[in-house]
Amino acid sequence: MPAPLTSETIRSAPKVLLHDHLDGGLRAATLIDLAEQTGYRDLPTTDVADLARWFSESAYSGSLERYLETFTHTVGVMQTREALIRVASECAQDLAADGVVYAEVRFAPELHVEQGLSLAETVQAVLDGFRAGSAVAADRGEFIRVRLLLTAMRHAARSREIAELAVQFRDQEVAGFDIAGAEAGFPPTRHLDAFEYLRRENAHFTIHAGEAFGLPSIWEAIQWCGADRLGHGVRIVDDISFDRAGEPVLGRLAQYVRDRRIPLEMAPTSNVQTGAAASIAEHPIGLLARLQFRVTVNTDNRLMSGCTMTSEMTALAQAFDYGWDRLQWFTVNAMKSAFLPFDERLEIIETVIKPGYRRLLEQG
Ligand SMILES: O=c1[nH]cnc2c1ncn2[C@@H]1O[C@H](CO)[C@@H](O)[C@H]1O
Ligand SMILES: [Zn+2]
Repeated sequence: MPAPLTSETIRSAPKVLLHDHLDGGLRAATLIDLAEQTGYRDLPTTDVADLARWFSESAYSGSLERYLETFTHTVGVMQTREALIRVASECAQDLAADGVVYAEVRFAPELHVEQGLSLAETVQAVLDGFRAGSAVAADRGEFIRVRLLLTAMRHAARSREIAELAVQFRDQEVAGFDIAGAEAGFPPTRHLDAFEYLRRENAHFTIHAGEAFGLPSIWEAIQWCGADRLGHGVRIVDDISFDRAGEPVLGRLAQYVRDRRIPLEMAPTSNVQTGAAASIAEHPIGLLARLQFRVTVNTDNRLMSGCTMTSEMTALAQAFDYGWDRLQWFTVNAMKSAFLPFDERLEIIETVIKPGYRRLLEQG
């Protein structure tokens, strides 16, 4: 008899996370501590529960631009080596405790240089924090591998520099590159130079696209920029219609995305908060999974969305009546899509993910 799907059993299942922002995943208590230590005075409240609530309420804004305003506070306290190490270490520990066995966490170095750190120093601090946090988790018997993605902000003009930094650190657990920030008005082709450079360097990158803007953004990300994966990509459903019999009909771009197995890094709660989806039950992930797009499940911002990998998977299981087979499928999809060498991906699938789900299927 398979184990029942509850928060507890889903927590114990191996999970893979490809899209998580370091500055969107602080513990509320840590944010308050760091604000005190670094002299940051602008927090809306210094009560842990109130602050956590303030973030998730503010994030339910229906607009990406307003959703992003809350990052002022997290970025505001992440300006020293010590703060970055602590946040990164706790991130690795929290993900491991959530049953995440492999994670790619991203942050934007250019946002953390206000108090004199160099771009490279911010990266080094975060990597040191991940190593420390993974070691603490391992001592508790929780094993996690964490890789870093470097993000450039799409409204700024430092993407080429950040791309070079990603290549410089590629042998030290930096697995790839990304662009994030407001999407409307900032098409990915603004950063073509960075993407062309990365392709020449045989480096991997993902692009936030199809979250707050539609198909043109996805098309540019794939066909002009050559993205390996899409951050969210929710709006790809705009290229899927239904015939009179109710059968889905894929447009050329949707077909291309599915044919090429382009991974979609979807984050259900975040997508509802920014208005990219109406509700979890109406989230395009249901249709896209049914049509066998390479869909993955992600947290995006654990603090702002008040979520974990466990809560996102649990919410999907409830909304779409998913069983272990579907949760394993999401997890294997994510592992296949990771920016880790092929042999390492395969090893995690065969030695960690499949045995983990087999145990849950055979339990009871
Ligand atoms: O869902 C998102 N869409 C676009 N940008 C985002 C999202 N979540 C976070 N960031 C942006 O990425 C920066 C680096 O981590 C954050 O500071 C935030 O501005
Ligand atoms: Zn994101």
